Amino acid sequence: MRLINSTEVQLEIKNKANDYVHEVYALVKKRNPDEAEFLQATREIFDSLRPVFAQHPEYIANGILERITEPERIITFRVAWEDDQGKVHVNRGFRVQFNSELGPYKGGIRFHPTVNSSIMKFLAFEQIFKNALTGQPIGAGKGGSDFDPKGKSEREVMRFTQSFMTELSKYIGPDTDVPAGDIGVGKREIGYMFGQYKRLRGGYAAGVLTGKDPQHGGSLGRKEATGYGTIYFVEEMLRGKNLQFRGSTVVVSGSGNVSTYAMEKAIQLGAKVVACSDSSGYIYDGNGIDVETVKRLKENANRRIWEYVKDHPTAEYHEDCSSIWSIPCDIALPCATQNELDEAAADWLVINGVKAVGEGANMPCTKEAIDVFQENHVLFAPAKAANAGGVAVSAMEMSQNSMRLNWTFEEVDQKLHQVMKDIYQSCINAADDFGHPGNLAMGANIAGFLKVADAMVGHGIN
Ligand SMILES: NC(=O)C1=CN([C@@H]2O[C@H](COP(=O)(O)OP(=O)(O)OC[C@H]3O[C@@H](n4cnc5c(N)ncnc54)[C@H](O)[C@@H]3O)[C@@H](O)[C@H]2O)C=CC1
Ligand SMILES: O=C(O)CCC(=O)C(=O)O
Repeated sequence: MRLINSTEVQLEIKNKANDYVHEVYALVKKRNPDEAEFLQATREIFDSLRPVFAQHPEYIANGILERITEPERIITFRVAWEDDQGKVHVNRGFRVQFNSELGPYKGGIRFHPTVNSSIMKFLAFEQIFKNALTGQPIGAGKGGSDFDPKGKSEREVMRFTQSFMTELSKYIGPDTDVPAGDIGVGKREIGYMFGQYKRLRGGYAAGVLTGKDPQHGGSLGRKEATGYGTIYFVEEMLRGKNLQFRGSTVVVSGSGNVSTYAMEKAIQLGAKVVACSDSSGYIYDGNGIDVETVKRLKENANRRIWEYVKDHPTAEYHEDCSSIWSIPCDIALPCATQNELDEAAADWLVINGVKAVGEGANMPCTKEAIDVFQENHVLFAPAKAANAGGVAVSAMEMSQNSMRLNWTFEEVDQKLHQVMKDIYQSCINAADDFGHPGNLAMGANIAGFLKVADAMVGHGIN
């Protein structure tokens, strides 16, 4: 009889883990055909988890991958509303309640014409790992509608939002599911949703939504949290390589909530932000973008970024938002939307000497773009970790609502800073522990997954 040596045993365990990942991915593909974004997000997680299954056969035995990729519940509903001319419109509403192992479903609401089942599922799926990374007691969800706020009057937005909440209100609550904002949903829409929920439920329920106006139950620091958090995370990543924001040139895509506060914090830390964009084009100013002008412009959803150049003669406007990545910079921060930075854009950034990329948006870099960064040793901060500051402060808003007290901006910002440092350290540790030192994308996926997987084992098969 031939003795099996330890290398052979290791190989067998590795093969078993790889086979498991392959088999479950094939199932996910079969069950979700045509959902490109959801498959992209699952694929990225699966690729990171191979070394985890080799060390944790109990996750295979408990069917964790099969279960974690199937939402606990998907709600779709009709949203009918009347425009200012009395014409009736119908949109589709969604809430994906993906995973509640660590707490109430938590994640934003997106109003954008591209919203569909695949986009909702990828966002809710990513939220599982991101929310786990924050260390706070929150599960994962996401919702939205294919409603386009662009070109709509204030009253049309209000009527649509009230109709949306009339249906959504049946499925959410401070201890079950707590939505917040995302693309196209800011404090105005959250305010209308909150008012409608209160009216339907016959009373005030502070903790049912986060991202509320701080004057009316919201947390100070929430609107800044995602952008500031991204910068705090990237700052840690730069520090690890003796780099810093001070003196760096930065390019940020988008000009919404995440982008503006990422720009603001980068500038506070001594960087020069030379470009930002919207879905029509980008502005470039070699002297540095004035973030206050961008904020003023974007307070009104119907104004466009090209208007910036009217008050800033040294700035240029260029159509085609995707060519923003051809501008030379040290640090690139994609903060607009999914798959906005592809392989060609990554090649441009590398040719121009980019040192670090931080994802403020959800899944803004394609897989091919990430491969380019990693092959060229560009520091890469993945979205699940880098943009977790928004949901982390949302969880702080839930705590303040429960305690019926308000923390100061400084208290919230200090807690946010610490959360982002802790997330960075968890990513570094997980990447080290599973044999991929310095790979923050793998570290984020693994560290988030371990927390949820352990809870799923503990809660039994369901
Ligand atoms: N708001 C939050 O707290 C969080 C948002 N995120 C993610 O950050 C991203 C941005 O969200 P928000 O800033 O909240 O939305 P927002 O609606 O405030 O801003 C989005 C901005 O991106 C621009 N945009 C859209 N498509 C674009 C494109 N292809 N190229 C360039 N610009 C484009 C829009 O014109 C707008 O300026 C999304 O991926 C969102 O899921 C992630 C974590 C939390
Ligand atoms: O604040 C929240 O609950 C959710 C934020 C969000 O949608 C996200 O992290 O992508």
